[in-house]
Amino acid sequence: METFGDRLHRAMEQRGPLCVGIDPHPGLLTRWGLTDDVDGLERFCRTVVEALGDRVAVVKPQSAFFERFGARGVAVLESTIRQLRDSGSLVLLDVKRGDIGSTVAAYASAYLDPSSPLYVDAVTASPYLGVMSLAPMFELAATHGGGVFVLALTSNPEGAAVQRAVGADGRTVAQAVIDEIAQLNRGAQTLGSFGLVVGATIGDTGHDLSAVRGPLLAPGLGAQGATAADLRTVFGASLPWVLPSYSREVLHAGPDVAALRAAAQRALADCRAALDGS
Ligand SMILES: O=c1ccn([C@@H]2O[C@H](COP(=O)(O)O)[C@@H](O)[C@H]2O)c(=O)[nH]1
Repeated sequence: METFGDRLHRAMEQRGPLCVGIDPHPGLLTRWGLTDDVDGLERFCRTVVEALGDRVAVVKPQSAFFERFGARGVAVLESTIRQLRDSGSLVLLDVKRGDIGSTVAAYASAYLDPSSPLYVDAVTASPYLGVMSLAPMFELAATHGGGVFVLALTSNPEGAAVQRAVGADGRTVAQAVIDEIAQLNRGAQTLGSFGLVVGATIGDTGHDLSAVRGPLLAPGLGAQGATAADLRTVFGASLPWVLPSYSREVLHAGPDVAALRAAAQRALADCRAALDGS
């Protein structure tokens, strides 16, 4: 069985290191001339799939923007996931789940069991009930070739107070998360299947990412103010593992399909220039 890390490595080689988020903000639906309802949501997603599904390595639907429409919104998420998989991009569902282990097992079956309607290649997860409370996700991902991206150093300014707090062993909370994920990726050949979320906005925090051997999802580019050049400061020697992620910056170019493609192409070129300059 091919692992998520292997599939991601190949997708990044073939399509370039870029993740584009599907974040149908109410303001974006209006800007695209769509109604802020399930019909608008569906049209928005169909356009993004048509524009980017066959050319971007990873597409990251943000679950919150679907959940806000209830069951019908989740049905759009389901069909968007299916369309993305058919178009060849990997699907990373940004859902940031975390709970006690027995409940995490249910989240794992919801997203990482191939028989689930919401089955995706990888999910984001929150480690704040303890990294190993996420073990059922790690185990199901390993069984079915899925991936899990765990929050480490998030792009929002509020994250630092929790994530950079120092524990009894002298490590920050974030470094403890980083070290646990590095353990899970031990022995990975190309790229491990367990990744971290590290915001492109955070500057040089002195955290050691060198042993992770897994993908480093970098949100915060564009709308949150970080530029591709910031990736060099944040990631240093770990740049080869970085998967830059843009949502609004690219989506603002819609609804024209060619304009969306051009925006994604520009984002990829900027990131390549920053990543390859290492
Ligand atoms: O630290 C994090 C973790 C996740 N996100 C998510 O990424 C996108 C960012 O959207 P932009 O429009 O590119 O700002 C969004 O879905 C966030 O929930 C993050 O920003 N930071």
